[in-house]
Amino acid sequence: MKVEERLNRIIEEEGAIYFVLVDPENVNYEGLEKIKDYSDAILIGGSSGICELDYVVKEVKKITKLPTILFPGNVDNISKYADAILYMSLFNSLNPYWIITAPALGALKILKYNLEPIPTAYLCIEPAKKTSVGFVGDIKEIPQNKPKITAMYCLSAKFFGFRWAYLEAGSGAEYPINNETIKMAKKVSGINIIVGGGIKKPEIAYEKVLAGADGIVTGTLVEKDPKMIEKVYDAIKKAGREKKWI
Ligand SMILES: CC(C)=CCC/C(C)=C/CC/C(C)=C/CC/C(C)=C/COP(=O)(O)OP(=O)(O)O
Ligand SMILES: O=P(O)(O)OC[C@@H](O)CO
Ligand SMILES: [Mg+2]
Repeated sequence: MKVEERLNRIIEEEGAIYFVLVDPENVNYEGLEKIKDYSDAILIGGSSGICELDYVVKEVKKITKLPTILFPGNVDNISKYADAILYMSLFNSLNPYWIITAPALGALKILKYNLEPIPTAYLCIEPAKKTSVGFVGDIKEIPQNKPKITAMYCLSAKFFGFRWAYLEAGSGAEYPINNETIKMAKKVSGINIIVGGGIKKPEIAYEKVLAGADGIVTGTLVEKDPKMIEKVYDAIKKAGREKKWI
C-alpha cells in the first residue's frame, strides 16, 4: 500500500495521525527504540542538512517498520532509502527558491529514486520567524490572530491540487499554532491538515486534533523527553476517536 493511502486510512479509522520527527543532525536512537509502537510514521528532516542522511534513514529503518517520510529542508535532503517525501512548497516564503525552485530542482531525483511524493503546502505561522525554518525559509510570517489568512492559503493549496497542508510554528517554538487557526484552515479547505512546532504536552496535542488537525508532529520531544511520546500518542488517538463521533 502506498504511504499516502495508508495515512488516509489511519485518519479515516483512527481520526488522526501521529508523526515523530527525526532531525538527522540530532538523532536519539535509544529514544526511537522506545517509541516505535507509539507513532504512525517517521518524518526525517532538518533545516540545515549537515548530516549523512542515507545513513540516518537506514538506521531508522533498522529500528522501526513504520513508513519513513522525508521532510526536506532543501534539495540535498533526499535519500533513496526512504519510502516517501513531503513534496513541499513553502507557500508564504518571500523567496521563490523555497516556493518552487527547490521543489523543482528535487523533482527528477525523486522520480529516479522512486520516492512517493506527498503534495504538501508548507505554511510558516507565528512564532516561526523566531525559529530556524523562519530564518532559512525567508518567510512572510502569518499572524496567529488572523486565522482567515492561514485558511485562505490552505484553500489556495486545495485549488492547486495539494492534498496536505502543514501548519508550522517552527521547531522548538515558544507556543504552538492556536486552535482557531487550525479549525478555520480545516473547515475552509477540507484538505489534510498537519500541525507542528512547540507541541510538548499530551493535552496540547489532544486539543489540536479536536480543533481539526489530521496529523500532529513532534520533534523536540523525542530528542528531549521520549517517554512523553506514548502519552502524546494516546492523547492523539483519544481525540481522534472523539472527533469521529462528533
Ligand atoms: C521538495 C523539495 C525537494 C524541497 C522543498 C524544500 C522546501 C520548500 C523547504 C522549506 C524550508 C525549510 C528550511 C524547511 C525546513 C523544515 C524542517 C525540516 C524543519 C525542522 O526544523 P529543524 O531544522 O530541526 O530546527 P532546529 O534547527 O531548531 O533543530
Ligand atoms: O520540534 P517541535 O517543536 O516538536 O516541532 C516539530 C516540527 O513541526 C518542526 O518542523
Ligand atoms: Mg532540529
